[in-house]
Formats: sequence, C-alpha cells, structure tokens
Amino acid sequence: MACGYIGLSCNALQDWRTFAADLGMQVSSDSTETRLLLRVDERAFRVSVEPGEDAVRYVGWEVASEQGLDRLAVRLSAAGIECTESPDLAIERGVDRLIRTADPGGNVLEFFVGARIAREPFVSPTGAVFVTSHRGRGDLGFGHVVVTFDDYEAARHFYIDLLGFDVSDICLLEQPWLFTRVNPRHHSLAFGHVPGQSAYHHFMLEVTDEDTVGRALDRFMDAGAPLTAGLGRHTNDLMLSFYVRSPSGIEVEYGCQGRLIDDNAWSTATYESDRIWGHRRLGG
Ligand SMILES: Cc1ccc(O)c(O)c1CC[C@@H]1C(=O)CC[C@]2(C)C(=O)CC[C@@H]12
Ligand SMILES: [Fe+2]
Repeated sequence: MACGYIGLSCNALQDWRTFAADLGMQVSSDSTETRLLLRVDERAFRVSVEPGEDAVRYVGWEVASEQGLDRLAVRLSAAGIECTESPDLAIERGVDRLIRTADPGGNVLEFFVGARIAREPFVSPTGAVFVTSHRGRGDLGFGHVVVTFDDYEAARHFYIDLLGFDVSDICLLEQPWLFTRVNPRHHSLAFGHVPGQSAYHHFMLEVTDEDTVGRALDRFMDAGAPLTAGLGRHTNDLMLSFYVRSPSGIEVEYGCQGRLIDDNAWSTATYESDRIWGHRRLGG
C-alpha cells in the first residue's frame, strides 16, 4: 500500500499555483478553472485542489491489487465500518476502482487500484526530483500524512488492527505519536492524540537532495511565505526537512534523506525527542 494522492480545497486557488511552483511541483495540463492537478512524478496527479473552504477533502490510499481492495472492503464491512465502491469517483480520480470510507476521526479515505500515468513526462519547474519509488521498483507513495485524533485508541484500532499498518516507532512528545508504514518508507501515516482535535497536521513531499530542500526554503523565505518550522532533522526517519503552511491551511513538510525500512531487519523503538536538531517552530 502507499499514499497515492491527497485532495484539498482552498478559497484562493490561484495561491496554490505559486505555492506548488515553489515546491517544484508541475501543474498538469489536465487542470481546469475548478481543479488544480499537481504532479511530482509520472502519475497524472498527486495533489488535487478544488475551490472551497480550506480543508483536506480526502486521502487516497493505493492498494496493490484488486484482490487486496476486495479483501479490504470485506474486512471493513465485517467490522461494521461503512464503505462504498464508487465507479463515478473512480472515473473522476482517473483510477480503475475506488472504495470510499472514513476513519474514526471522520477523515475521508479512498482506497484505490490502478492509478493513471500521465501522457506527458514529469518536468519540475525547479528541477526537483521527488522520491516516490524505491530504486524505480517499490512504490513509496507521494510521501506521508500526519493526523491528530481525539480518540487515539479508536484510530490505533482502525489503522493498526483493522488495516494492518505496521508500527515503525513511537515518539514521546506531550503525547505518544505513532509512526506507521505500509511500504519501505519509514512512515506513510503518523498520528497522535490531541483532545478535541481530529485533523490533518501536514503532508510530506520528499526530494532527492538537500540542495533542492535548501533552494525551496530560500524561495519561501524570499516570498515571505508562512513557514511553520525551520530546517531540522527528525530522530526516527532521519528526514532533513522544513515545514510551510499551504494555502489550504494544512502544513507541507518538504525534505530529503528519509529512511527506508527493511521489514526483516527492524525492531520498533521509542524516541524521547522528535528532532536531532532544528525544526524550531516559526510563526507561519
Ligand atoms: C517527530 C516527527 C518525525 C517524522 C516526521 O515526518 C514528523 O513530521 C514528525 C513530527 C510529528 C509531529 C507533527 O507533525 C505534529 C506537530 C508536532 C507534534 C510538533 O509540534 C512536534 C512533533 C510534531
Ligand atoms: Fe512529517
């Protein structure tokens, strides 16, 4: 499985064009007045932005096969969780099949198979090369998402016990944060308990080198963009990254050098700190 795509909405769609360009994303030629389709690799889109109240509308989780998708639907239904297959939405997203459900925080999830590969090559406006596959083979997804839950135990049950996400490690901050993987990427989903607040905190995009990260940071600083955390390195996935607030409100983490996990040579650990250095909170 992998983080296939994320769907956002935004009151100021035009701001997203500038923001995406600063991240080195390519605006797909399939974009319209009412839908911005953003690319970071061969996929038709990885981020979709539509007009509307600033929000995360859905996260698309890519499943390896149709059999896997069917098994997932059976498991969710057996647990009494409503999930519906939507051929119409599958067409809209350009995927072969799609099943829609929601997690315990009410976040809309779309499990899908058969992503669309664009006709045109991916060309970054900044020369960024994004890390979405493992040596051109294993699918790593676009990056990761981090989300808070009011009911942490329900979230743990849903993602770990029901969907089978593997725990990579735990970070003890004010509350424990659980980092979970569905492919070699250290985490595709991390979550923590925040009373009264079930919401996405950020999504992460990974590029191949620190100069691309540094040059993106320069562009955001020059533009006076709302940076939310300075450059730093995380303790657990070793990512060198910074955070900036997107026009949709959700933060974007932009980094490189994220760690990959070999399932056969990994034991979970618990960290007492979230950064080796840096990641100082900024006002953005
Ligand atoms: C600790 C950590 C490791 C790897 C990551 O990719 C990553 O984003 C984090 C930070 C997790 C966490 C978060 O995203 C929400 C805001 C948090 C709680 C902070 O304010 C510090 C740690 C942050
Ligand atoms: Fe992150």
